[in-house]
Parts: sequence; C-alpha cells; structure tokens
Amino acid sequence: MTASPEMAVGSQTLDFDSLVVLLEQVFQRNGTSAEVAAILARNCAGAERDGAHSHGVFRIPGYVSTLASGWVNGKAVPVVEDVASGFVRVDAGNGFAQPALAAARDLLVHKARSAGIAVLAIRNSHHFAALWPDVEPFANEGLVALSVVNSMTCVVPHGADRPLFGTNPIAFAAPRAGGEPLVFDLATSAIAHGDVQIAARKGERLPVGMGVDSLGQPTQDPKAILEGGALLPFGGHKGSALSMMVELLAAALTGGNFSFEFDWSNHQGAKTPWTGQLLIVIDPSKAAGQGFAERSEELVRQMHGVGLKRLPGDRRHQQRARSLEQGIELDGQVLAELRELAGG
Ligand SMILES: NC(=O)C1=CN([C@@H]2O[C@H](COP(=O)(O)OP(=O)(O)OC[C@H]3O[C@@H](n4cnc5c(N)ncnc54)[C@H](OP(=O)(O)O)[C@@H]3O)[C@@H](O)[C@H]2O)C=CC1
Ligand SMILES: O=C(O)C1=NCCCC1
Repeated sequence: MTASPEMAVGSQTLDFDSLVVLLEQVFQRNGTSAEVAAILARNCAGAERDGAHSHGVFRIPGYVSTLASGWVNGKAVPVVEDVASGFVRVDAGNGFAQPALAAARDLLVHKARSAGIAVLAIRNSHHFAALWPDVEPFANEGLVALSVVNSMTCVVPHGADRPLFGTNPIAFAAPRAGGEPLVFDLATSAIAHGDVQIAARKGERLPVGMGVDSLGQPTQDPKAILEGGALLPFGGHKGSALSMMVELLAAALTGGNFSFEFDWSNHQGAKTPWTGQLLIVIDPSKAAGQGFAERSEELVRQMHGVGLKRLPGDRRHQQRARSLEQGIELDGQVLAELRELAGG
C-alpha cells in the first residue's frame, strides 16, 4: 500500500474499534483463524493509533503476501508447556508470536506472581510487529517485563564486513506510580528495517551512519541499503553486543531460528521472520517490597528535574490520546486498499 502523491485521495479518520474490525476482516479473509485475526488486528491497529507507523497498517501487505505464500500458518494453535517453576515454553507451530504469547500469558503471570520471576520462551514463531504491545500490558498490572525478538539477516555486526544479525529489538516496561508505565522499545540496528522501507518509498535520504551499500560503503540512500546493502548496529560495538544477546536469548535459548537460519526463498512474498521470542516477567513486590512504582516515579521526577522533557513512550502516549479523541488518520488510498483486502 503505497499511496503515491498522484493517487492520494486525501486522508480519512477511523476510530480505533472500526480499524480493529477492518483489520480483523483483512486477516481472516487472507488466511488466519478468527482468534489469530483478533489478536493481530488489535496489535496492528494499536501501533497505528500510537503513531508507530513502521509497524502499523504499513505492514498489512506484508502479512497478506506472507500468508498467501504459505510461509506462515495463520491458523496455528500454539502448544504451551509448563516446564519448570519459573519457565514456560511455547511452540507457536509456525504461526505468529502474539497468539503464542496470549496462550501462555495467564500461566506466565501466575508463575511471575508466585515465584517473583518467570520466563517465557516462544519458538517456531513469526514476529512482524512492534514489541512494546507485548510488554506494556504487564506493567499496567504492576509487573516489570523485558522482551527480545530476533528477525532476519540484514545487520552487519560491528567489525564484520557482511550482514548476519537481524534488527533485533528490545522492549522494556515498568510500572510507575504517577503516570503511564515507563516503556522503551528499540531496534538494536541504527534504524528499523521498516523505516528504511518507508524512507525509500518517500524518496527520502537517511541520516549518516544507518547502513552500507552492496559494496560495504556507507550510504544514506535507503534503496541502496535494501537492494544488496545492509544496516549497521546502533552505537557500534555496544549495539552489536546487544544484538548478539538478542540472537542468543530469542533463538538459542528458545529453540527458535537465528536470524540467518531460515530460507524463505521458495516462498515468494514471504516477509515475516521465522524465529523466536523471549519474555522475562518480574513481580517487583517480591524484590523491593511494595515501593517499586513509587521508586520509578522518583526516578522520573529526578529526570525531569535535570531538564528531561521527553521520556521514552511519551510521544506514543500523546499520539494515542490524540487518536482516541480525534480518530486515526489514514491515507484515503491506503484505507481503500485495506477495504479491498477485507473483501470490499
Ligand atoms: N518485530 C521485529 O522483528 C522488529 C520490530 N521492530 C520495531 O520497530 C519499532 C521501531 O524501532 P526503532 O526505530 O528502534 O524505535 P525508535 O528509535 O523510534 O524509538 C526507540 C525508543 O526510544 C524512544 N525515543 C525515541 N526518541 C526519543 C527521544 N528523543 N527521547 C526519549 N525517548 C525517545 C521511543 O519512544 P516513543 O515510542 O515514545 O517515540 C522508543 O521507546 C519498534 O517498535 C520495534 O519493536 C524493530 C525491529 C525488528
Ligand atoms: O522493522 C524491522 O526491522 C522489522 N520489522 C518486522 C520484522 C522484520 C524486521
């Protein structure tokens, strides 16, 4: 869905629930079960509502072409295994990661609350979305959550000359007493692959230091990165080390694929990395007693006190409030294409 300027028919607004319903129809019509459609639609609409455009409706054609290619099982039923007091394992059955998390969630929270900490290892799964929706709900319930997911080879490890890692995001959420949970969600690459695609479509150049061309030379041209080039980790060796950690936790520890391990070349249109995801959930009341959210708030006060204007998550929550009040603005052409994918 690439509304070129000459195709654009202006923007239209849709309320959140209507967008969820429309996306549910798209997913179901294109090969998922009703249960999977409901979960993915809410996730994708939530990203659009919060202004996380690289993982909002922009991703729908990728979901649809992937489902059509047979690469992912849109009707997979995850199998949850209660393996140890603090450990839950899920085989996503070559389906999407979010239904696997949903299937294991109650058991995970029960374990985190009783043992103080619990780990969820999801394997055989596809993650094509933003990571914050996976962690933020835990913080809304007073828990601390950390999640990592690996993706597909497109990032050159620091000091190497060819790509190996995925864009491998890390998301963290913690409750705070006086506001929305503290949440950050960041790719360990200098820029998310989705944002490179968006820049290429808009004909925009990237900032310095995001990627290299097919000859390994630094480039600001997003097309050169996408067509034979690669991304760089953020922060040189530091981001590279975090990306390596994500490969180990999300793939080696879960039993999922490393970012370099799967071959989708026989599935034309496949876009969803077939990897793994790890979540760690902590009940802070088992550690420092009941004061964690107040301590978070104190940290926020101190950060504001030294002049910090924007916390991670602030922009998203401000956009969420705007979207809920005024509706979610979508390009008219994009909306028309979504309706067509939903069956008219
Ligand atoms: N499924 C997958 O395999 C992959 C998914 N992704 C997703 O792509 C998305 C985009 O990632 P990325 O481009 O790295 O994200 P950004 O660089 O846009 O943002 C990273 C984090 O930093 C915060 N932030 C940004 N600017 C500031 C600032 N000036 N001051 C304080 N905080 C700030 C953001 O908060 P805020 O949101 O409020 O702006 C966000 O929490 C993520 O949701 C990620 O999960 C990425 C790679 C792979
Ligand atoms: O933006 C990214 O980077 C990715 N998002 C979804 C999965 C592939 C990588």
